[in-house]
Amino acid sequence: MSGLPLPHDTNSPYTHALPVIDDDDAPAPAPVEVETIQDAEWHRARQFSYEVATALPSHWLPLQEALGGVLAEDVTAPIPVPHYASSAMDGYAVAGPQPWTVVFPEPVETDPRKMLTIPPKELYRPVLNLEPGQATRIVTGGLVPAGARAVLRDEYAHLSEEGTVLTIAAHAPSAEDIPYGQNIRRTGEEVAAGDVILRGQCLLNPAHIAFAAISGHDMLPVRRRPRVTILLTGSEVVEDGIPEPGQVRDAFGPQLPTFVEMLGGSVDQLRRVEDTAKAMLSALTEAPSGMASVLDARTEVVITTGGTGHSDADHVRSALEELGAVFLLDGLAQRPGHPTFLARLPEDGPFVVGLPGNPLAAMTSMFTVAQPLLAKLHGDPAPATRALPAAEELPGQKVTALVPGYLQDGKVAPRDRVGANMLRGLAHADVIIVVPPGGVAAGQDVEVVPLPWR
Ligand SMILES: Nc1nc2c(c(=O)[nH]1)N[C@H]1C(S)=C(S)[C@@H](COP(=O)(O)OP(=O)(O)OC[C@H]3O[C@@H](n4cnc5c(N)ncnc54)[C@H](O)[C@@H]3O)O[C@H]1N2
Ligand code: MOO
Repeated sequence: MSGLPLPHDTNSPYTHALPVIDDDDAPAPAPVEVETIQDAEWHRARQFSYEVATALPSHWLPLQEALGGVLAEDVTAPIPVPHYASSAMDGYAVAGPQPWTVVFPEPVETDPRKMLTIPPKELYRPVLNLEPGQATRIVTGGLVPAGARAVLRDEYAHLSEEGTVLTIAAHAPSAEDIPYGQNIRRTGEEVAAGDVILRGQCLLNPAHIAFAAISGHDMLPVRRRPRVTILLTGSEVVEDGIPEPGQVRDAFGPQLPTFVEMLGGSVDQLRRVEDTAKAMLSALTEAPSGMASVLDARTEVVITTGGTGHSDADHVRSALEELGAVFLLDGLAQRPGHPTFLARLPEDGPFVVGLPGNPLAAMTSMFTVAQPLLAKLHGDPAPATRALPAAEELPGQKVTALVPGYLQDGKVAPRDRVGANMLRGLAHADVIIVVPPGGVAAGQDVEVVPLPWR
């Protein structure tokens, strides 16, 4: 998390259901009424959360920042690799057949007093050309002079006593001759200029970055992670130690930023907000010292936790309404996580994912709404589910039940202790089982959501 102020983005990449006014003189079109989807069915909510957003444009990042990102497009080599013929060994570059007369780099200056003014590295003119019958000293990686046919490595080199005549040592594998090109790394032998060196959509790893660097790249085009601000509510929530009765330990602060990163987002800020509408309103609109406000920080997604209810203590909805947010999804036909919502702040503002305070409810709703939304903004495919046979009968509920499950001999079984407020089942789960309202018989296939950390 950077916490740094960010410049205002005037070039928002979203498509939006609200009118976009791009000409100051044009009459403002009538606002488009956005119909809120109430209590959306689980699949519909997940698909909607993907389709409502547009992938952010990619950006160019310096190599070390690109590491870990997704490459946005194919990258080609601007130069051949190696870009000059170089020696693979310490030894002698040789031209023509042996014996060879050793030629030495010439000093650029012979007047001793002038020589003193020249940096040692620049004192000699490198040998750039060899005639047949000549040889010159070369180190690994050194520029092979034109005319050289091979590099005779030190171990197989024999010098005359005066050090001016070079021959192949008697113990060399072939004392008569040295094969053409031996110990020379040819120009372009690894990569020709214009070759595709990295394929778009790959996850950039250390080897990719090293390869891009030796190919001459400083920056790479990377798919941009959506910027996320997390606002945690709950006056009863404490951050450390053993909670007193009436208090709860914060289940979200320590993991939600990394969870969001696993789903393709990048968390800019995490803040705690008091349980009042005023506090939520100012968290969204005012800038804490040294930081940009949520609305100015080019945040693309705000995730709130808690306060999704309609009671007097739940102020997230009312603060958003006051800011003119459009509610796209209001409530989900799923258990747990029913009060979850997806809203959008006006003028192509950030999406707001409202997660319930109950920890398992919040975690399951991350997969329903936040995962597809972040995937789309990051340019990833829609998150997929798998089908697995149920190890036992899974009774249906009124709405889709999201149940932490574990794998057992290729089948999936539900964990127990999976109440909306509980985390024990999820902590020991491999997947989340999507139990349809009709339930699933033992042995029948059931849909499961893979967990990104498994
Ligand atoms: N009269 C009704 N009560 C409730 C309803 C309802 O329909 N009518 N719905 C229940 C359901 S379902 C859920 S889910 C929750 C939604 O709660 P909120 O989103 O408003 O969240 P809070 O009330 O703030 O907190 C609920 C619960 O979660 C705990 N919490 C909150 N933040 C954290 C945190 N960071 N770490 C751990 N636990 C947290 C909080 O202490 C509460 O126990 O409402 C039900 N009630
Ligand atoms: O819908 Mo609530 O999220 O079951 O606890």
